[in-house]
Amino acid sequence: MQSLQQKASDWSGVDQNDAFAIDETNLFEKLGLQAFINLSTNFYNRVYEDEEEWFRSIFSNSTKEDAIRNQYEFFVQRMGGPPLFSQRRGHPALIGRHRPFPVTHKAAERWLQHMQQALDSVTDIDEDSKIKMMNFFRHTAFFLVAGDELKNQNRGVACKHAANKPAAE
Ligand code: HEM
Repeated sequence: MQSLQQKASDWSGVDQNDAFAIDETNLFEKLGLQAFINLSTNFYNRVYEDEEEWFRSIFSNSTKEDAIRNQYEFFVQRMGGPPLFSQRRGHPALIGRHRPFPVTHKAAERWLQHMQQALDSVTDIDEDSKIKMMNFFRHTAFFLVAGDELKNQNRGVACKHAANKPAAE
């Protein structure tokens, strides 16, 4: 069976080595905290103003301010900075944290479209870092899609107590 990482590479078109090229340089030291805050603010401004209601509504249980902070603290931590995310929220466990949300192929593409536009419009991230970040985001987005499909498969497996129950519902 294909691993989640393999599925992520296949579906995203991003090789694992390219996805983790973010670890070759310390992007936090290179870019500084404000660049991450600007990126996440720009990204979530787009998400919360998305004309596509189906996508916007995925985020409706969080305030924009919380979502921005959660995201940039994770990015800072993952890209060489202090462990801001784990200090406040615990282990990232991204698949588990996305469990309540429909992380479909379509949702991943929309998420990535907003992130690409956010990266295109921030001025304090150099081109090389943008490419590295986008490869990591793309691979991770489809890693989450693979995790989401696993969740849906598990839901389909009836537990033994359901065996004698009528199918109609
Ligand atoms: C693939 C499409 C994606 C969808 C639909 C999605 C959806 C969401 C939603 C609805 C939240 C809750 C907002 C909040 O309260 O923080 C969230 C949180 C988060 N997402 Fe995603 N996400 C996606 C991709 C990603 C990717 C690619 C990453 C990392 C590269 C990521 C990292 C995070 C993090 C760190 C949080 C905060 C979790 C927490 O603090 O509990 N997400 N996401």
